[in-house]
Amino acid sequence: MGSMSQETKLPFVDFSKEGDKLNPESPEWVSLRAQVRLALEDFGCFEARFDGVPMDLRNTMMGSLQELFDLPLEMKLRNVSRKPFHGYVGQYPQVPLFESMGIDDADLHEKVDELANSLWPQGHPTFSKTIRSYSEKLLKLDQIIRRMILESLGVEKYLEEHLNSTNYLLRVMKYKGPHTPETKLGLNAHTDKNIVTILYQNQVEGLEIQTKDGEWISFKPSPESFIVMIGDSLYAWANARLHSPNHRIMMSGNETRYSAGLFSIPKAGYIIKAPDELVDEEHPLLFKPFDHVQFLGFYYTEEGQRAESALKAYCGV
Ligand SMILES: O=C(O)CCC(=O)C(=O)O
Ligand SMILES: [Fe+2]
Repeated sequence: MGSMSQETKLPFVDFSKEGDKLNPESPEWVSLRAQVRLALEDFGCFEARFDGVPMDLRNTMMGSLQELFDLPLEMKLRNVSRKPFHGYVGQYPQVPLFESMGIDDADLHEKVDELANSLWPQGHPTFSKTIRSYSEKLLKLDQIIRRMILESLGVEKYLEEHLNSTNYLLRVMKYKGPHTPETKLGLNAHTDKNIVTILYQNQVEGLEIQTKDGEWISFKPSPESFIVMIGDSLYAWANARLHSPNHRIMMSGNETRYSAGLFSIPKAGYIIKAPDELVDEEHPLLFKPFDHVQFLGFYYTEEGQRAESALKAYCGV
């Protein structure tokens, strides 16, 4: 559905710290916050510059991904998780180019070491340190953005509860180049189901994001940039004040694309419910309160996969 756009570009927000930008009292913060709000209303997504993750760490991180995916399959299969799509995923006939692994609580020492030890019997301190340090540094950006969102919606009194209601999953992805003249599907179009996703990738193109009008915008990777995207859980919590965009991966050529997504995800048992302040006559409540993990369970059923919007099918009012 929709055509490919040559002109439309993703909004761009610059969080690099010159001056006082990241001080919530400053006028720069207020202006950045307005840009974030507008981008998320219109696109549910933007390109971000953020210097909280140093360049050499980004490069090391991309190297670690390659090393990880180069492991034999039987080792990668040791990456298991109780939650669907949180452990090793790959070898799917529908998306043969795609492989992914996940680390729940990637900012926590034990969780990262646990994975490293299961893959490398001697452990792998540099790998663990890279993953942890990348996640710790990037989650600052997740928190800045969520603070800006809550402030711009006038519901910052819920900030602490909101930030405490999530964990971080780091999911890493590999997409082989198709080695064919045609472009091939790398990952099906979907909306993310979580709160906020922050993507980083190597210099191989493939990410496409759909506008509200149905146009597909392809993202031109830059080593400087992250992609920030809203997931369905935040869309529901904000009672649809922000957009949650469809996106997909389309691969061409011979090169391998590596990407890393930091996902803030509501904890199991936490009930996602739009604050009363965001519900009024003009904005009736659109989604019944729900638990993210149960929603995810539904999403991976046949019915959930078939639905045009799994969120609406699951808890639409
Ligand atoms: O590989 C990417 O950049 C995006 C992957 C993605 O959309 C996802 O994991 O939800
Ligand atoms: Fe996604």
